[in-house]
Amino acid sequence: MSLLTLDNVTIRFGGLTAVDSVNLEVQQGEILALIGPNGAGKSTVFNLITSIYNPTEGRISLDGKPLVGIPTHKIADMGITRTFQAIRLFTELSVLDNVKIGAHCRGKAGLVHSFTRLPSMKREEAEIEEKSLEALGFLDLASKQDEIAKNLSYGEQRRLEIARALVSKPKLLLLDEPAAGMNPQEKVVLMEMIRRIRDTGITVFLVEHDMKLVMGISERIAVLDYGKKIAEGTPSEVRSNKAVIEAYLGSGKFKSRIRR
Ligand SMILES: Nc1ncnc2c1ncn2[C@@H]1O[C@H](COP(=O)(O)OP(=O)(O)OP(=O)(O)O)[C@@H](O)[C@H]1O
Repeated sequence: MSLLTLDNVTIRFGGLTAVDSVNLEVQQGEILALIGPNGAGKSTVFNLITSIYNPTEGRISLDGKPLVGIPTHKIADMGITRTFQAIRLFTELSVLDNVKIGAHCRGKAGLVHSFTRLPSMKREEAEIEEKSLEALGFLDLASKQDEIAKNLSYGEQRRLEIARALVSKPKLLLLDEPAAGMNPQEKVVLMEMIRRIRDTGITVFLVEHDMKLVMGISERIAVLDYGKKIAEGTPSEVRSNKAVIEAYLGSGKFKSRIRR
């Protein structure tokens, strides 16, 4: 069953068509990767799904409900959360507070009201703390809850961002280059985490340049080039797709990366 549907989605920035008539379905419960050369339009697709941009043309829907026009801050309420290419943490706050902030942004009480001491706010605060600890546990960060975020290793900081995105139990998790800057050991841990997340029923849609990771965890892969979808299929189908190999580099570099 299709959870997220992009129907003929296009966005133009002046004379540049960054995403060009893209049709894509993300199936419930799968791990789907979106790959493509630098500037192909991958992050723009995520920005369209999360209403940071409105498409010039086309429709996007989640569970059949239109997303276009929904304000960005309401997208999480619809069941979509994301991480960003560059880590966005409150580096001076504790690990736990970083996750709680993610939950507060969605809670009825809101961040400001949470500082008041009404009983209903206290109850919500306690619930948020519980959910935040659960999300940290899931990402193997429970023992780090009181650490200051900036003291975590790079891989742990990336996992903390995922914990923050998970705290509201989304239907769809968007991961934008989750392995960027990670060492090989951290990538192995990350792959395991992504599988674990999917196994809870959360659909995972990721943009990633690390081909070993993409080929290792994705059930399906879609490929963008100059904003157009040029291929879609299983890792082995994409790996041997001529258009993909040609589009990616025009040099041997991608060939060797994609065929590993
Ligand atoms: N707000 C914007 N205004 C103008 N051009 C933009 C805007 N956002 C993205 N672009 C352009 O759209 C194209 C696609 O960018 P995008 O960041 O989506 O690519 P990408 O595939 O994610 O690249 P990378 O792998 O390098 O992160 C690029 O040419 C980029 O410069």
